[in-house]
Amino acid sequence: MGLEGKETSSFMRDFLEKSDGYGVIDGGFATELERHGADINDQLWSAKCLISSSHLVRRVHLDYLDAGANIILTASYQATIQGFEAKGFSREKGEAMLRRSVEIAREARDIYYDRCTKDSSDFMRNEKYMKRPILIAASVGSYGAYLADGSEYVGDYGDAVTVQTLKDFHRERVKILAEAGADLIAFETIPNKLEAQAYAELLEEEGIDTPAWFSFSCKDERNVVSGDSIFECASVADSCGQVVAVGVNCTAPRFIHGLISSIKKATSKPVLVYPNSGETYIAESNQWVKSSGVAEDDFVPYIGKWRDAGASLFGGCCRTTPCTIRGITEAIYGKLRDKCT
Ligand SMILES: C[S+](C)CC[C@H](N)C(=O)O
Ligand SMILES: N[C@@H](CCS)C(=O)O
Ligand SMILES: [Zn+2]
Repeated sequence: MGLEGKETSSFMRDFLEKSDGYGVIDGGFATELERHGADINDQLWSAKCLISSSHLVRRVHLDYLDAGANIILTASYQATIQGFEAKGFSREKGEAMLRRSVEIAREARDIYYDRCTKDSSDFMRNEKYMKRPILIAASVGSYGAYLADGSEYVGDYGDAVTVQTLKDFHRERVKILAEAGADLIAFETIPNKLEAQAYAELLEEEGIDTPAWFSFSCKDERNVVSGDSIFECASVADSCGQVVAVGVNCTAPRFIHGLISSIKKATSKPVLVYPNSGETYIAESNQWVKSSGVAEDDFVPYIGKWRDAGASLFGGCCRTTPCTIRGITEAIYGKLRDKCT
């Protein structure tokens, strides 16, 4: 139940209208895969599961739909043709796995709607939400994600990497995901302005009409991780016709409020926020550690404040779980029927 056929410019506003003004994005995808036993200590990270664990990928999508998400992101964050080729897969097989990431999410949505029709006992009280529109967002992680060294939290690609390098790197993958039947493309964890410019030019050059969102990883209340200002980055997103929402993800909860204010100054497009737990990622060991000197509480109690600051779409990124998303759903739409365990 996507919103096919809508004009790009009104796509997100139409969706939000049908969802009582707000959207609930899913939570940490890789985090939940690991909770189900997946080993993703790999150059492909969560995309490794596209090779042989599609059942787990589908399961995670269903976990988040059950928690109330109405936008789910595909397992393609670190799925790149170049990454699959480095693992010995043919180009065709790599392309097929990209398409498969969208297919699995669509399967999960079909299963979810089917279950809602047959048995409402485990779902929300209000029938309207059981039939809510659900969007599939094809995740596109940054070039830094492909590097598999935590570069998406640094954003310094060196002088040799230009807008052209980045466009060439992402081009085929973005075209494949756009044609695979996703409702939108989620450019996420963008670490610098250069990559945002590359995405904007790529969407324009290829005439991609699938709506997109740009979401940045930030290091404080004003700057993305590279040091570029969020205002400038959000302005790039604002100028791109295909972009239907702008925001931040995989960023510590304590910076979110300030970031929303800065983004609102750059754009009137809907603002999305899906923070991580506030921990720090250590790429060498694929582990998360507590950030020194700061206490990060569960951010669900701040959802109301972030909504008042002007954000419309809320979810979680790394180290958040279906419990987090259930909390967000309840903060926005009221109590769910069953409890989170
Ligand atoms: C969003 S980060 C935790 C993803 C993993 C990273 N690109 C790596 O491969 O180490
Ligand atoms: N959609 C990805 C983002 C990683 S920063 C995930 O949740 O794993
Ligand atoms: Zn993340």
